[in-house]
Amino acid sequence: MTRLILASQSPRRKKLLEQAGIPFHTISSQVEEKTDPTLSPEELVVSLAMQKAEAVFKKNPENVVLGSDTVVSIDGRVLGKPSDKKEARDMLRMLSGRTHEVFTGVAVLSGDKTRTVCEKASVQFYDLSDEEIDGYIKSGEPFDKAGSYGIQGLGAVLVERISGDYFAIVGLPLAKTIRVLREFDIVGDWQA
Ligand SMILES: Cc1cn([C@H]2C[C@H](O)[C@@H](COP(=O)(O)OP(=O)(O)OP(=O)(O)O)O2)c(=O)[nH]c1=O
Repeated sequence: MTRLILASQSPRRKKLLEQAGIPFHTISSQVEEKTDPTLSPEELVVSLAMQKAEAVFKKNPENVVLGSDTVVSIDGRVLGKPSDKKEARDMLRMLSGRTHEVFTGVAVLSGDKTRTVCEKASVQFYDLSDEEIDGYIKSGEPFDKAGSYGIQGLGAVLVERISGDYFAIVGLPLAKTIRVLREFDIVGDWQA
């Protein structure tokens, strides 16, 4: 078994860490995500990332554990994953023709150290017609994603431009995460 555990069930996060050549294995945190409405989006994603990392670390105290969380923010509202079609439609209507922020928090824990980081990106959406929104929802893509879209999939056609770290939108700010992991002596195959 490798020393680093990714506390996530997200196939995207797994793929991104693999892309960076980091050896790790995955254990899903299964935490019930506790959200506190008084927190800013930055504080919220860091707190949820910590909850996920801590849940897995408790059972694996010899390991280094990485947890992460992503939310979308617009007009002072935080959007997580939609619970049904209606919620997905409401979210996509809200994002249509406007710029929103995506925040991803990362928490890394070991026996003697804790580090947290947050990365933000801005995403400008094209104007979306109701037909386009309904067609996109039919693809099934929105349901396991914050803000009801996936920029790395079919959702790419909704996006006019982005500013910031693309990988923070997909769920793991890769370069920043790698720099944190180096503090825990976790390096990629290519660096070893
Ligand atoms: C905005 C956006 C979000 N997302 C995803 C990233 C996250 O996986 C998801 C937000 O849900 P999260 O609760 O951050 O993560 P998760 O439930 O998928 O996985 P885990 O908690 O086990 O780590 O939305 C995309 O894949 N593409 C996008 O463009």
